[in-house]
Amino acid sequence: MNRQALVGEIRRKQSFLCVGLDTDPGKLPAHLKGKKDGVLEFNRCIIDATKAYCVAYKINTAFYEAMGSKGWEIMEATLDHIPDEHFAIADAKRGDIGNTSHQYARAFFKTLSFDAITVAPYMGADSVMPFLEYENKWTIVLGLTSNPGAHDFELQRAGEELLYEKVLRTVSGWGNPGNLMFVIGATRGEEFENVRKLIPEHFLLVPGVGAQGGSLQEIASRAMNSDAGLLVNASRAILFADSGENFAKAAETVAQQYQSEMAAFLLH
Ligand SMILES: O=c1ccn([C@@H]2O[C@H](COP(=O)(O)O)[C@@H](O)[C@H]2O)c(=O)[nH]1
Repeated sequence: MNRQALVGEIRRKQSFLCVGLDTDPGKLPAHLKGKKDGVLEFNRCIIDATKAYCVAYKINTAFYEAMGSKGWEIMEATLDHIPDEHFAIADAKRGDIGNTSHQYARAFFKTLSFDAITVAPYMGADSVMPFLEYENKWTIVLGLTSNPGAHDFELQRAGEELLYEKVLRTVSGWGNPGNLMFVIGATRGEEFENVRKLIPEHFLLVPGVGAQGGSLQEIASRAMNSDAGLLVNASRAILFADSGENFAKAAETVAQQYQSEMAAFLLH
């Protein structure tokens, strides 16, 4: 999906919500737990219930890889169920020496038809470039993450700047705002204005609202650009809004609440 199509969907839906499909089999409602294909049934119900209110889905591959080969099949079937107009993100956090990154890019962009993949920048340009070679595909590089460990490296000084600032400044030169996004955690509200000074045009994938306590209001007021420029992800807050048979209705209600808050910002 190219930038024009993504922005078009954001305007049409009045939403920049990304629903995270972090489906922990241990948290399935009782009637699906232990059932053959329970995870897939759960994912399909969540997608059907939320698709009117979001523009993207993010599959965190860890939850599927942990199930072995069956998990990979569930991930593929879940991806097939995501409607074409939705932006599909593989949250796989890959990146390796060049020839290995080429294989990761092929796995997620060709063998599977994800629109985007998350990539760790630690190994440098040759580990990121192979992902950027694909037309109409996106590389989403970890910039400033939502977890406490962001203080260990990302928020440490690297000469005159912070390490995450160096990452944004350097990596933004490897691609362009049409094929490169950055992960900036919603728990880093105070840094968003600074992020926008460094990368005014790029889309930001923002995890950390809901279960991690980040504020949608704070992010939207500080970091939207003329194309919205944000994909705000919520996983557990939507998936597990209700632990019983009404899980899909509850997920729909939460997604709709996020969408209406986002619509108010998009009108400004
Ligand atoms: O900095 C980061 C990078 C990635 N994530 C991922 O986003 C979701 C968040 O899930 P919630 O349940 O909404 O907290 C999850 O897949 C993380 O692995 C992140 O949280 N922070």
